[in-house]
Amino acid sequence: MPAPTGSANIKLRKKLKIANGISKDDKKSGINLDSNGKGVRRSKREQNRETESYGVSHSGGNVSSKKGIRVKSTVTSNAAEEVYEGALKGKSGISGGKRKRVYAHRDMDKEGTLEDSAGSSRRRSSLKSYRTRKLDLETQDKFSDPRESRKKTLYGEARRSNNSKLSEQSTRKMNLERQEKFFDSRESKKKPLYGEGRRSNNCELANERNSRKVKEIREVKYVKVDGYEEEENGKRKSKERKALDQNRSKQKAESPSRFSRKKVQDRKSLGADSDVYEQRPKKKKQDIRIDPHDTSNKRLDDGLPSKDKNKEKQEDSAKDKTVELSKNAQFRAIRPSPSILSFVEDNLLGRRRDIQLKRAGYNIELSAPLDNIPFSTSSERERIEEPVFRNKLEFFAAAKVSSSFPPADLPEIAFAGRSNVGKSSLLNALTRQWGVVRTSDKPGLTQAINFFNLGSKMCLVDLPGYGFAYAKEEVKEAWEELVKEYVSTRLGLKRVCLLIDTKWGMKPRDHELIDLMERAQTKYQIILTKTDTVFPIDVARRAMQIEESLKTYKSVVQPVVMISSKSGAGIRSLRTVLSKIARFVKP
Ligand SMILES: Nc1nc2c(ncn2[C@@H]2O[C@H](COP(=O)(O)OP(=O)(O)OP(=O)(O)O)[C@@H](O)[C@H]2O)c(=O)[nH]1
Ligand SMILES: [Mg+2]
Repeated sequence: MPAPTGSANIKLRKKLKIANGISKDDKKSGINLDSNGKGVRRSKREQNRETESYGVSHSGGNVSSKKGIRVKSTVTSNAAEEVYEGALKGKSGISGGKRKRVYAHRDMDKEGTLEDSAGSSRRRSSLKSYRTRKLDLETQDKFSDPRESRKKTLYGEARRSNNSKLSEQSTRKMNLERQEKFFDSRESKKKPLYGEGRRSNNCELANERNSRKVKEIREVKYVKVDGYEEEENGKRKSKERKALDQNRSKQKAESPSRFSRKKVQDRKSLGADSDVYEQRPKKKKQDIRIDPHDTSNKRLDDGLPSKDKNKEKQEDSAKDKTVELSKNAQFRAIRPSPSILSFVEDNLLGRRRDIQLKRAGYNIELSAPLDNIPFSTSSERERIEEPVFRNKLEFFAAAKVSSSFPPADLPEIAFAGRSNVGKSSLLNALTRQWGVVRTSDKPGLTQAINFFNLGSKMCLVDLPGYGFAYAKEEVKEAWEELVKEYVSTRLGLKRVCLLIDTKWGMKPRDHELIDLMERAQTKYQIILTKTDTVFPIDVARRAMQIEESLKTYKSVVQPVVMISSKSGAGIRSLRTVLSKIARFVKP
């Protein structure tokens, strides 16, 4: 049967599509649906037969699909490559009586018509496609970027067809040629050292050339030319450079000083020869002579140099040295007498450890333990204490003004000193009656003169402190004036215990009160308090210091008493001193 013409064929297929639900593409791809609706690949010959039958009779077709399923065309480039490969090998798709699947190529049959099944026509078409591909490659190679082609080789040439061996070989050769060209071009640009890792292992030629180039670069010599280091490779030195050098040599001949200055700069930057630098003439230092008799430029306080001035300077330096010695250093320089030192050690004055007190036999659980007798019972302690201080301490009067002072019936012993120095605490410690006199760690608690009777024998007076205190200035001034009036005018006052903090020593306010008492001829005795806060040696130093400072004073009663209301050290000594006053002094 003769094959139907193109237009008649299309019409027939349209009708069949409507009847069987098979698309044009399905037929193109050679896929028919079987009775189960599954796609079956069929040979070209069969397809042709079918088209023939369709052309003859509409009812005699083999296709008997019930459902109209549209199947996408499975024509791929591989189909074309199979044809292409077969053409290269000189085999036709159906030659030798063997059945070989040959599919229509999309590119070759743009009009949608099926390819002729004859072997000769297929060969022609495959050869045609091969030629067109080859031409494409050549044109690509000519116009494509060498870097792009290099990338393709580097990343495994994934795009290449596995089946086209000939084309692979040809492309390999072309790649090699392209790489050679590429590296040649890079060598010409003198950038062979970078990106070596990217080079393909296959391009041996390029590697050899690169290695040669690297060697050449390493062999570049550096030669000094007129103090400048230049890269001597012969090729790069231009005529302009030469002209510049000539100009420089001319300048050198004309102005040597300018040249030498330039040389210094160059030497700093490039580390060039030092010979030229040494030849540079050194600058002469200008001597400025000043007329010693010319006073026009002198300041008023400069004066003329003389021997008297030197003497004054020496004296000033000596004074400065003495001033430079700080008060603390002066205190450290004090050497206490052996008697004071032994007293300090015997009474365990100064900062001591509990273990030391325990070893000495004192019960540290008692308040003011050092005021007790070592290894003694309570009855023993009561027996040896001064009888005066066995009496009960009783508060009987407080005065903020002098008019409110009580009558002086008993001999009075007053306790004065700066705020927070431990006056009230000492009263408690002396009488062993803790809590009778109020104490506080805040300075300024006692703001009035408090009178305490110790039995019928003595009167103890707690004075407000002076110096820093948490109180208003007017109030402080008022009670300081009251204290001054009391110590200077009180008739029954037999002794003022002036308390001084062992740590800080005497302050100006203390000296003010001393001066006042000296003028009023009031007997006073220095009591060093809080001895437990400093080292024993410093207790002795402070006592020595104060004794020395008050040597010339008349109303002061020696010795300085060292006590600690907390530890009880020296309390018994003070008690002995004060009980003597009560015993011998008549009110
Ligand atoms: N470590 C130590 N602390 C002491 C001693 N005597 C007193 N103190 C403490 O010092 C603080 C002040 O004590 P006060 O007896 O109130 O001093 P004050 O001189 O009466 O003070 P004013 O009433 O403000 O003038 C209190 O916290 C006491 O516990 C002492 O011998 N050693
Ligand atoms: Mg007080």
